[in-house]
Amino acid sequence: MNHQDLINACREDWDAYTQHAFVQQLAQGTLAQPSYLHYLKQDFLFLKQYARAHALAIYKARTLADMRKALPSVHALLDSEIGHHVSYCGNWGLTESDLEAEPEDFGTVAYTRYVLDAGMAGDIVDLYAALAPCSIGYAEIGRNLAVAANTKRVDNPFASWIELYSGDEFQQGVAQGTAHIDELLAEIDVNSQRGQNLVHVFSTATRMEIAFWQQGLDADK
Ligand SMILES: Cc1ncc(CO)c(N)n1
Ligand SMILES: Cc1ncsc1CCO
Repeated sequence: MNHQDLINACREDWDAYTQHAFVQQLAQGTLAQPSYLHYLKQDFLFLKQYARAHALAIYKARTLADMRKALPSVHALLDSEIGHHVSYCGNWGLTESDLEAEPEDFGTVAYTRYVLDAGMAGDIVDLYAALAPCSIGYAEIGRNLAVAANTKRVDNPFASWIELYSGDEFQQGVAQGTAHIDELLAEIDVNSQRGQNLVHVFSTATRMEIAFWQQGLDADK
């Protein structure tokens, strides 16, 4: 199997994730500011836990080759992606330590601790099945928004978000990570018990992504 089999096995949830109203409002520049700010703060906290989960992949790896392949994502998360969130939130006068002191919302706790538990209880493949919806999904969303006819390109307040996730650095990082996941999945039959367990983990993380967008929208009520 490969990552596409995981996506195909939860197609409805996958589309609800990648085409969520939050994403469409971001593209059209109509997303309410309180929704965006709540999302950004929670995504900062998400990324901090998500970097820990990528670090767990180094611990869970059995070969040096797998340990080395896990490192660039840890680096990209800590030094690039989280930095972008800190600088966006700087526009609202928030510093990195303000962000670290924000309380985690329920959806943030649920998603990040689910990923960490799937990885701690399982092996490196279980861990990557839980990590994959995040990277593969945002890369797909970034590519979609970059070419969509109805994306607002002039004076869109969320243009920097679209640039980050459609940009070469993120796209290439995810392409490398996805190639690694496909290597790890290659020997596993999607219809085996093992394959179905991985589908379950991947689809649960995908449902958590839908809830994470909704958590942002709900902050404007
Ligand atoms: C919730 C979430 N999923 C995926 C990504 C992509 O890194 C992100 N920043 N946040
Ligand atoms: C930077 C980054 N963010 C989520 S995953 C990733 C590295 C590619 O897997």
